[in-house]
Amino acid sequence: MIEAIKLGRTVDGISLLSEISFSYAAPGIYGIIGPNGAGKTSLLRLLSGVDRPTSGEILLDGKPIADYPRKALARKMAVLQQGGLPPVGYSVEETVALGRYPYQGWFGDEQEDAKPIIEDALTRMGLSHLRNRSVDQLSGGERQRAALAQVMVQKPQILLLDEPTTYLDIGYQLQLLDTVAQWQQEQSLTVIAVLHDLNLAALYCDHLLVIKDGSLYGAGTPKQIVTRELVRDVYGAEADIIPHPDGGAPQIMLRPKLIASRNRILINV
Ligand SMILES: Nc1ncnc2c1ncn2[C@@H]1O[C@H](COP(=O)(O)OP(=O)(O)OP(=O)(O)O)[C@@H](O)[C@H]1O
Repeated sequence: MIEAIKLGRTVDGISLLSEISFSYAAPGIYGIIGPNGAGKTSLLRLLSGVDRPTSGEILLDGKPIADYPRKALARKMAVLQQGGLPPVGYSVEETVALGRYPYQGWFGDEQEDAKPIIEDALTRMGLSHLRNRSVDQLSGGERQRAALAQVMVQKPQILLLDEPTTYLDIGYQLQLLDTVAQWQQEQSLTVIAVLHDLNLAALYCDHLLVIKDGSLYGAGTPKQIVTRELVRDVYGAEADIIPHPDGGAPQIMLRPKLIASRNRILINV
C-alpha cells in the first residue's frame, strides 16, 4: 500500500506541488495525467524517494518512505525513468542483470539463482536475440524495452513508470503496456504511471489522478475523469468523447478549430 499525505514541494521559493493526497491500497494500474509542466514527474520523483517533499509524507506499507534503506526500498519499488536507460556501454543482458542489485551482497553475490529471472525478462520483452548487443547500439524503442526488462528482474511490488511509451511506435506502445498489464495481473503489482496519451491512459488504467498547476484537479475511474470538460479545462482543447468498442473506455476525438474548414477546402480540390 502506498499513501501520499498532503504532499508539497517547493524549490527556490516556487511551489511545484501542493496538498497532494491519495492512497492506493489494492493492486492495479494507477495513471497520473495532466498537461506539460503540471508536476507529474515531480510527483513521481517524490513517490520514488529521489526527491524529498517539503511538506507532507509518503507511507509505504505504513512506514515513511524516508525510513527505508536504499536496497530495501528497491526490493519494494522499481522506477522506469523517462527516456529509459542511459546509453552506456553494457550489453543488453548485463544491463538487465543490473536490476538485481537490491538482492546482491557486497561482492555482487545473491542467494537466489537470477539467471532464469533474467532469461524470462529478456524473452518477455523480445530481447533474447539482442542480449549481446551494446545498449548504446539499440534504437530508442529497444532501449525502452531493455529498461522495462531491467525493472522486471527487480521484482518490485510497486512499479513507477514515467512516460513509458516515449520513443515507441504505436505497435510497441501497445506491446509495452500489454506486458505491464499482464505482469501487473500475474504479480498483483501496483503500477503508477505518468501517461500523456489520454486514450492509452483510459484503456489501461483502473484509476486516474489529474494534476494541474501542481495541485490535484480530480481523481476517479477513466469514465469519471476523461470527459469533454476535462479536455477543455485542463488541456484547453475541444474534443468529443467516444466509448471504445471493446469495454467502453472513454476515447478522445480531438476537434481542432481549423479542421472543418480545411476539410471543406480539401473536398473542393
Ligand atoms: N528542480 C526544479 N527546480 C525548479 N523548477 C522545477 C524543477 N523541477 C521541475 N520544475 C518545474 O516544475 C514544473 C513541473 O515540472 P514536472 O517535470 O513535474 O512537470 P510534468 O507534469 O512532468 O511536465 P511534462 O508533461 O512536460 O513532462 C515545471 O514548470 C518545471 O519547470
